[in-house]
Amino acid sequence: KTIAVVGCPFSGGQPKLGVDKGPIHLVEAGLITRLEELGWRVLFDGHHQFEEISAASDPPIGKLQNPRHVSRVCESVAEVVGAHVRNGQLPVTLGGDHSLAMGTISGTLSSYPDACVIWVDAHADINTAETTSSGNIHGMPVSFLLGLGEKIPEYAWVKPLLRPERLVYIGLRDLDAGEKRILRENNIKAFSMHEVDKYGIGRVVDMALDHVNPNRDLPIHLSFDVDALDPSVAPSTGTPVRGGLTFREGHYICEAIHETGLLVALDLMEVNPSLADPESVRQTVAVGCSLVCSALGE
Ligand SMILES: N[C@@]1(C(=O)O)CN(C[C@@H]2CCCCN2)C[C@@H]1CCC[B-](O)(O)O
Ligand SMILES: [Mn+2]
Ligand SMILES: [Mn+2]
Ligand SMILES: [Mn+2]
Repeated sequence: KTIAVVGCPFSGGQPKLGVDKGPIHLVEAGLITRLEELGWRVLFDGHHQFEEISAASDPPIGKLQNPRHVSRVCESVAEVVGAHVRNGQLPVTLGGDHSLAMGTISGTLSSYPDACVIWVDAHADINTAETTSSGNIHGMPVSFLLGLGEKIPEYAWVKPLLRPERLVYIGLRDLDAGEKRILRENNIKAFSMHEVDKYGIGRVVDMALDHVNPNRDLPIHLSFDVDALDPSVAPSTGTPVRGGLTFREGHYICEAIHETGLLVALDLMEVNPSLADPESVRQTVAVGCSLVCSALGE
C-alpha cells in the first residue's frame, strides 16, 4: 500500500511561532526513508504552501483567532487528504497545530463515513466558539467535526460527519470546564491519564477499540498530539502538561492500532521545534518520527 505524506506547515490555530516548522523537521529526520524501509511506497509531494492572509483581513470572530485563515487551510487539507484516501492511499499528515485535524478528519470521513477516530492528546480539543477561553482554534477542531455549538458561516464547509460514539480519547489530563460538560452531555468516551494508570495502556487501548470499533471492522483515523506524551518525553510542543504518557505507552498505542490492520489515516501534530534546546527538539522530533513508524508497522 502507498502512504501519502502531507506536510502541513501551519500554526494559525495557536499563538506560538514555530509549529509550522514541525513537518520539515520530521521529514529531515529521515521519516520517509524509514517508512520505505518498512516496505511502504511513499508519496511526498512536498510541504503544502498555504497562502497567508494578513491579520488585518482576518480579524477575530468573537474570541476566535485567525478564523478565516484556519478555515481556508483546513478546507484545503480536507480536499488533499480526501483525495489521497479516495486514491486508496494512507495519508500521514504532519503538523502543524491540531486545528488541522478539522481538515484531515473531514477528508477521511468523506470517503470512510464509518471511520472511527482515536484522539491521543492531553487535551480534548472540543471547545466551541462559546466555551473557548483562549480563542485558539487548535482547542476546537472536534466540536466542528461533531457539529456542536453555534454555526459560524466561515466554517459551513465542515460537515458534522463525526458521531460521538465513533470518537474516543486517550491521554486526557487538561480540560476546560466547558469541555468536561460537552464530553458528559454527548456521552463521549475518554480514557484520561487516571484510567491509563488504573488499567494500564494495554487494557485502555482494548477498551477504547471495544467502544468505537467493537467488531474491529471500521476504518481507524488516529490523530496523535505529541503533547499527549509526558513533557520529559516530548518537550518541544506548544501546550505541555505534566503527567503524560511514557515513551512506551505512546508507542504501544501506535503498535496496537497497527495490529488491527484498520488504520486508514494518521495525524502527527503539535511538534514545535522552536520551543526547547536543540537536544530536546531533536528528541521530540525523533519521538514523533518513531510514533509514525510504529503506527505503520515498525
Ligand atoms: N483547552 C485549551 C484551549 O486553548 O482551548 C486550553 N489549554 C491551555 C490551558 C492553559 C491553562 C490551564 C488550562 N489549559 C490548551 C487547550 C488547547 C490545546 C490544543 B492542543 O491541540 O494542543 O491539544
Ligand atoms: Mn491537540
Ligand atoms: Mn494537546
Ligand atoms: Mn498541543
